Parts: sequence; C-alpha cells; structure tokens
Amino acid sequence: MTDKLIIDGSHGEGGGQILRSALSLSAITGRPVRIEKLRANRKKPGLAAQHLTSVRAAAMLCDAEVKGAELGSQTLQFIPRKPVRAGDYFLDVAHAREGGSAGAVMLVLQTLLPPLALATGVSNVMLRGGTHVDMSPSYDYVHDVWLPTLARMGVRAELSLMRSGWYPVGRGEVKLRIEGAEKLLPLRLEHRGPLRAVTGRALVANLPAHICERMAAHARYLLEQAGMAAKIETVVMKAACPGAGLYLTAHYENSLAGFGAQGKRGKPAEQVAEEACFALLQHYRSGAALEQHLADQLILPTALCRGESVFGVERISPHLVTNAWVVERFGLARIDIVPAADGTGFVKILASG
Ligand SMILES: Nc1ncnc2c1ncn2[C@@H]1O[C@H](COP(=O)(O)OP(=O)(O)OP(=O)(O)O)[C@@H](O)[C@H]1O
Repeated sequence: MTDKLIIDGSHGEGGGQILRSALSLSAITGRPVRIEKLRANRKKPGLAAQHLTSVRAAAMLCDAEVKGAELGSQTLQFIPRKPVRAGDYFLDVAHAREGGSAGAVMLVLQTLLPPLALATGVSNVMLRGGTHVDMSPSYDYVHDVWLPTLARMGVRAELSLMRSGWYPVGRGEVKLRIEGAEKLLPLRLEHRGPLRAVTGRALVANLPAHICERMAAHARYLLEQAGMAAKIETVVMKAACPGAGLYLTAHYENSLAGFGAQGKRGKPAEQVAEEACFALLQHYRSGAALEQHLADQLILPTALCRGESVFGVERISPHLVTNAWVVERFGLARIDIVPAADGTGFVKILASG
C-alpha cells in the first residue's frame, strides 16, 4: 500500500473543497489520506451533511475503509480498498442529518465525477438534496457550463433534473449518466474569442410566475443596455419548498462562463437579475476566458490528463490556489498560477497522467 498522505484541511481557503478534492484523488489513485482540521476556516468547522454525503459517496466507489465519518468530525481517515467501480449509485444528503438537509448535491457530484469519468464502464448516479443552493454550483451551472467544458476533455456525461431542491428543505433530485474514458484530454483556454450569445433560465418553484417573468425581463433589459441580446427562458416548477433563481451562460467562441443569483424572501426579483448580470458583465470586461468558479472546478480534471492545460481566469481565487495545492500534494501535476497586473491570471497545469 502507498504511504498515507496527511492533508491539512485548514490550508488556504480551509473549506469543504479540500475534502472533496482529496476524496476524489484518493479514490482515483488508491492512496490513503488523513485530512485534519477539516473546514477549520468555517463558522461551523468539521463535516456538514453535504460533506458527509461526499465521504459516503467516495467510499462507495472504491470500497474505502473510513474513520471519522460523522457530522462535525474534524479528522477523517480514508483508505481505498479497491479500484473505482463504475455502477449504479444513489445518495441522499438528507440521510446524513436527522431532520433532513438541503446540502448541495452538485458538490457531491463534483466529488464523484472525476473518479467515474476514469472508471471502466457506465455509471448511473441518482442524487437527492439541494440542487440550487447559494455558494455552490447550481444544477444549471453544472449542466450548461461545467459538463460542456469537461466534454471537450473527453468526459461523456449527461445530467437531468428530476426535481429542483432549495434551502432549507432540499429534496431535489438529479440523475447523472457517465461513461468512463481511458484518458482525458488537456484543455487549452487561453483566449475566449468573441461573445456569440447569452442564454439563461429564470426559475421559480412554488412561487408566482410573475417573479420569474420579472427576473428574466430585468436581466434582458440590463444586458441589452450593454449591447447583448439575451435569450432567457422562464420556468415555473414544483419543489418541496419555495425557491427562485436566475442562471446565465455567456457563450464565447472558445469558452463558456456561468453566472447565477438566488432569490430569497424580501429580495426583489430585479435585484436577483442585477446580481447575475453584474457578475456576467464584470467577467465580460475582464477579457478573461474563464470566471473564477469554472477555473477552480477545472483544476482536478486537468490534473488527471496527460499533458499541458492552460487557461486564463478573471480572478485568482483562494479556492483556485487551494485546489491546486491539494492536487500538488498528490504529486499528480505541477501547477503554475501567474497573476497579471490587471487582476486576471493564467493557470498552467502540467500533468503526468
Ligand atoms: N455561483 C457559483 N457558481 C458556480 N460554482 C460556485 C458558485 N459559488 C460557489 N461555487 C463553487 O462551489 C465550491 C465551494 O467550495 P467550498 O470549499 O467553499 O465548499 P463548501 O463545501 O461549500 O464548503 P464550505 O461550507 O466549507 O465553504 C467551489 O468549487 C466554488 O467554485
């Protein structure tokens, strides 16, 4: 067995991403890990329901022996016993906490996807929990931005939304079908090229239709003022509790960029539109190929290719730097992050495959 890797969960951003990346990489490489000071930089440190679900998910993939898999645990030991197995998996974030949870299932998916993308065979994964949760990728972001970008690297995955799930109840459901590939291809996204289109979805669940009409109309107006004609559809759906959000995608010739904002009680629909459009326009003005979230979410997949990937990013976030650090701890790639004078940056990943 290879040496156990000790990872300091308080390093850099010190949040849940260190755990998820370490789990994915441990499952893929078979290298045991011990993660200490888990989520030390968060108000409530240790494992929350979403993180515990990610631990269970990763353990299922490689039949891992796990110690410390409890809510609030600040140390986790994860020892893979078998190579990652493609197959059918079901995970419900609500099983991790009595009384349920709206924990973000897209973050559980973030953990499962790299190992399954490299496993032999087809996997079908059903995830239940929050599908549109603040501070995490929404279903729309994963469907419209992350997966299409990964498809360019040879990841063959399809994602469907069966039911949306919002804070505080969750209980949304998504289905992922993924076909393992022998190898992933490097990604070159130095320059984004011209803007070709802006598309989007205004969603409401268990709320009046005028809320999503207003989010969409105001977003169209704001983008039109900036010279962009946006195609935004409105969707009214049912869920276990009310929710609203606007999710936009900027389609550049060479890259995609996603921007979202969530509604909440007392927050006008127009403000939701402003937040999403402001983020899109800020990225547009930066001239960079990627927005900050896609950049940190591409670190793992590009580190699993053989060869050099490069991308330009609007902002070098602590998530990006911390994720690069986790990958380097596993010795999978050399990652250079080069800031530019205007606040943007370039990331170069030299992966050994
Ligand atoms: N609006 C957004 N669109 C796309 N991705 C997002 C968005 N907001 C956050 N993310 C992504 O969600 C992930 C959050 O990681 P983070 O370490 O903060 O994890 P977490 O598990 O939510 O935990 P914590 O509670 O520890 O912060 C990052 O990959 C980040 O890029």
